[in-house]
Amino acid sequence: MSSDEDRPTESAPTASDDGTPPSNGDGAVPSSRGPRPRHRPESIPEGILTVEDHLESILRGVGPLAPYDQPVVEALGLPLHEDFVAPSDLPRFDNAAMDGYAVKALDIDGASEREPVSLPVVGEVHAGSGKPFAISAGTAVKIMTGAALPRGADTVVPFEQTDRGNARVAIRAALAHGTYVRRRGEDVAAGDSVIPAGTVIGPREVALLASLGAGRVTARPRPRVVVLSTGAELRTPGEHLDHDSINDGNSYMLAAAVRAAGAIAYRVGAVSDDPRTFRRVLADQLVRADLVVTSGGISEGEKDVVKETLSALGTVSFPKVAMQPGRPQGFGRVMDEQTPIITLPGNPVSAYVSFEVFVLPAIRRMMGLVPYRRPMVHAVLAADVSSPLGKRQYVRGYFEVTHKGAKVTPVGGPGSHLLGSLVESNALIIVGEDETALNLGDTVRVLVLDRPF
Ligand SMILES: Nc1nc2c(c(=O)[nH]1)N[C@H]1C(S)=C(S)[C@@H](COP(=O)(O)OP(=O)(O)OC[C@H]3O[C@@H](n4cnc5c(N)ncnc54)[C@H](O)[C@@H]3O)O[C@H]1N2
Ligand code: MOO
Repeated sequence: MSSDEDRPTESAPTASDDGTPPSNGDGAVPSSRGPRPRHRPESIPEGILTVEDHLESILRGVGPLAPYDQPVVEALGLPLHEDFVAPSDLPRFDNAAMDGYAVKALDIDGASEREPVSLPVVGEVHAGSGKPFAISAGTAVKIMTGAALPRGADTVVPFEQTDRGNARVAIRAALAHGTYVRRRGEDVAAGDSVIPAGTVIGPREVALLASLGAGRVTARPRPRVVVLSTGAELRTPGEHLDHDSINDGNSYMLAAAVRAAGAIAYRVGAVSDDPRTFRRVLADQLVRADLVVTSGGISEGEKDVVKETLSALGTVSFPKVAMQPGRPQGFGRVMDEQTPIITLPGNPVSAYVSFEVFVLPAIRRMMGLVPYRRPMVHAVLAADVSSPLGKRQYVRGYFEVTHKGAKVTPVGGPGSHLLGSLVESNALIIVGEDETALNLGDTVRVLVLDRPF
């Protein structure tokens, strides 16, 4: 890992992507060269932040968590913190690739179906049988796959090419020196740098690490993310609903999104609109939070509890961001712990899109994963789309690869309460701030959701 990664607040993570070249997909990698000058679309009114402005302030405000030594399987999905150098050879010793007989190739020179070579069998070794064996010229040892090759032997004859004898064996084929022997170090040599730092640990990496004796590895921890929803109308799914109450979908959705991002979610039940209660619940939760994510209570209403409570602290700002959905946003640090908090709008689609755009990159940065932002792809648009000037629109879409190439079809309407069509979508089509329409057949920028990156 670079030293920039280790000193998050001194580095300058930049956030340019959605509006710039889709090919790089993610510009939000800290750079020792400092932030790149950013383009601000002309159509965005004064006082409104760009998506990049807000994301950059979040990325500057959350840093990679300190790495620690953890069980290798627990590190699944996390980036390896240091290059992994093989501490030993793999295979560790010469061993048999087949069940059969260990011999010297010279001794079976000329053996054939018609004229087998007969050798005395002087012993038997199994994988892990613990018997060190050596053979002398003109003898054979029965050997099973994985067993250490007896000293002096250089070749394994599979059972199928013998009469499977016990006291003596008739060998019916001449094999070249080294046949069916897995050589010490032929796979990995001790001292080889086999997995570079930053590699995301998956089952294949776990196989190699464990096989080289690494039961634990150094990786950053999964961030613990406390998810809190606010609103007097909210009820836990399954609870009685009054005429004007609704199920709290957002805290469940956000907890699921946190988990899908590889972090640990602590979902707190919905908190009412009382500032004192909100403050108390928040304070109680900080002990287990690396990051807090809230939904609701941040727009212009008279009961916008998150904005009201946190504005008073002075360490959280509530900008309007030039995007739709997701215009009201908030970010800062709270209480003595100075825990980062990202406050999302309550409309469910707004909360979901805002998670994708702001929270996912923050979580990835905390885990040490790059790129922070989901890479964009190009696809051909299957229907016209219109969009308000001055906002980056994230249009729900269905992405597929057909025999003609990548295609994306807009799904449902733009309302940020429309969860039914959100479920029908698997992608977000990006309409730039300066664009008011995209047309059928245009090549457009798309975030394909749910894909690992
Ligand atoms: N006068 C203005 N009103 C609104 C503005 C504005 O600029 N001026 N912005 C609108 C936009 S855009 C959004 S987005 C919302 C954001 O409002 P809040 O973050 O304060 O969210 P709430 O008012 O608490 O809730 C909005 C909406 O979402 C429902 N909701 C909230 N939490 C949940 C949940 N956990 N599960 C399911 N649904 C939830 C809530 O019942 C409301 O219907 O403000 C607009 N208004
Ligand atoms: O910005 Mo709100 O998030 O459009 O519904």
